[in-house]
Amino acid sequence: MPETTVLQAGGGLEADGITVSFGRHRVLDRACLSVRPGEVLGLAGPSGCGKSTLARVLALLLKPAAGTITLDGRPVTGWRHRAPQRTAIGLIFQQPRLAVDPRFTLFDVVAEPLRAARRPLDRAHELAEELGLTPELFGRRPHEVSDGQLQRACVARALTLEPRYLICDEMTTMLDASTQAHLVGRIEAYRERTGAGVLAISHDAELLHRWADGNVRDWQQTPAAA
Ligand SMILES: Nc1ncnc2c1ncn2[C@@H]1O[C@H](COP(=O)(O)OP(=O)(O)OP(=O)(O)O)[C@@H](O)[C@H]1O
Repeated sequence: MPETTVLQAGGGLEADGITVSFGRHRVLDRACLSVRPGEVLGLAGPSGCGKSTLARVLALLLKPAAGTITLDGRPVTGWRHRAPQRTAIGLIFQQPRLAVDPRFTLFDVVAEPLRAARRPLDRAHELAEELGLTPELFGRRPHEVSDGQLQRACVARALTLEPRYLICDEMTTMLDASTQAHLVGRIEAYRERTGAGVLAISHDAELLHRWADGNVRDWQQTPAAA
């Protein structure tokens, strides 16, 4: 995979001292992680160690009990009513069927962030084409398309507002090798064009090492901050 291209001084999506508990189960204990602009950082670790939980905190979807998220030098605030910085971070989930409204067409899925931001919808068509979604597929609903086709729409949706950071949480699990290569290729093209930072989470060690060019952290071996 190509080398990192763009670096901005002081930039990055940084988690510092993040603590999250569900009931009595402490899933993250003062966890620290940072993704630099232009970088692909791979995140590995056994099932249940908290990778997706950290992804949701980094995407500003889950407020931690303690710790801070800093986005390009600015601490995130306003968790209660959705942090204003949220659109700077795109998240692609493992299971696209859980990530979309089943009543939406694929066009609605891709256009949703543009509508919410009151932006022109042309970009949705461009991205659909780039992701290999035909106009015919665009009119179908999630139950009328394959997982791979739906995940293409979710990747397009994550790119519509040109996020500065992308979090791909097991994005290609359960997809065939050619769809996996296509989606990773699209995200790499986006990263090279924009200098976005990418956090790639996967159980597939080979994919992670190839995609992140060896820049992989094993969460199990990541000590909590002192
Ligand atoms: N909303 C929730 N309520 C209660 N427990 C949760 C919740 N979300 C996650 N957990 C628990 O937190 C732990 C970490 O889950 P998480 O999904 O972050 O792990 P993971 O490392 O991403 O696992 P996997 O690799 O299997 O996706 C698990 O024990 C899980 O059951």
